[in-house]
Amino acid sequence: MMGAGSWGTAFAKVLADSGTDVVLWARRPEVADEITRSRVNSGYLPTTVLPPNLVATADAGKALDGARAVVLGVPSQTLRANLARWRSALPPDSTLVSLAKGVELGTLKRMSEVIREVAEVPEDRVAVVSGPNLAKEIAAEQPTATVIACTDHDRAVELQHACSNAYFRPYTNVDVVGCELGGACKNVIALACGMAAGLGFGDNTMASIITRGLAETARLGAALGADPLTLAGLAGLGDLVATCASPLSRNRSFGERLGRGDTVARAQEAAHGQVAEGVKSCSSIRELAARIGVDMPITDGVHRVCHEGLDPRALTAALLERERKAERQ
Ligand SMILES: NC(=O)C1=CN([C@@H]2O[C@H](COP(=O)(O)OP(=O)(O)OC[C@H]3O[C@@H](n4cnc5c(N)ncnc54)[C@H](OP(=O)(O)O)[C@@H]3O)[C@@H](O)[C@H]2O)C=CC1
Ligand SMILES: O=C(CO)COP(=O)(O)O
Repeated sequence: MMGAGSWGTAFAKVLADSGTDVVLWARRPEVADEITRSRVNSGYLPTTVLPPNLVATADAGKALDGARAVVLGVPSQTLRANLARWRSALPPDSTLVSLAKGVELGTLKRMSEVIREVAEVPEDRVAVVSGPNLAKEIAAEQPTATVIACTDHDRAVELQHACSNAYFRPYTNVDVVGCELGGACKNVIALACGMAAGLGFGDNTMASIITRGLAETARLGAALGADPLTLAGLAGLGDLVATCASPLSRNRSFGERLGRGDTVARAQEAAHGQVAEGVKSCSSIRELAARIGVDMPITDGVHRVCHEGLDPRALTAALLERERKAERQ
């Protein structure tokens, strides 16, 4: 498991609790030392005691040595550089598994595309885990489902066995594109929901943003070959609802601060170094949509708030004043 942040640590615990031995790589040696010494990663999951079949190291080579699956739990925009450093030590025929929910700035690539490019592996060696998976709830062993997407069904099933336990239920899917787009786009929509909450709006507004957010995600998905039913499933609607509704979501919390009048810099400080992927992905997703002629007004508006200084209140007005249209258009 490469990455000992919130989700990397929680997913490592899921694997270990499913009977899979895990070596967890932490970027900072003090994090690995703390886990080894006290079984806790206090910076990310201070109340979670990690099981004994999970060992931590700051030596990437040790973490990768002999791994059947290499799970990548670093932020999207850092995946390319991290993976390039690990490339020569990736075990032959291991499955490369992405936990990251984002679209790369500049290249506009999904994480599985970045992995294939950097590691020079075929698409059937790359899998994606995506669903309504707030790390803190899972670390507390609250019941949760997720999706493991891989074009090689057998690899997906192997991973499914490796991370199934009494509180975590993974489903397989062959639609990698749909799962990745669902995960990346919902972060941006959660920023918009947070802004609405910060402005004092209630559940009608939330439901409207979630539903229209799903509509624009589905338009993008359709244009890029995703199965529409994937976006109606756990990696689409499921994750969208969890992230948009939860005070535990970093994206929603970030948006809420913007809605209350904080600057992007102040919201960033309040995140204490944890990643709110939508702040960067709103720009890459917007550009991707523009490139293929897909209309994504909420994503475009979130980009304008985060990067062009638009006031969230002005975004509300701009969305409501758009040209009237049919719901399914
Ligand atoms: N948290 C959640 O509930 C969920 C998160 N995800 C996704 O998983 C991915 C990882 O998220 P999460 O674990 O929460 O992120 P965090 O911000 O909690 O942790 C990021 C981890 O990546 C490490 N890292 C390695 N290289 C870098 C770098 N160059 N810059 C910054 N961090 C680096 C960090 O090390 P260090 O501690 O030294 O900074 C840290 O261990 C994201 O794409 C996120 O969207 C998906 C589902 C649930
Ligand atoms: O992806 C997540 C839940 O599925 C976590 O969302 P945040 O990154 O907004 O905390």
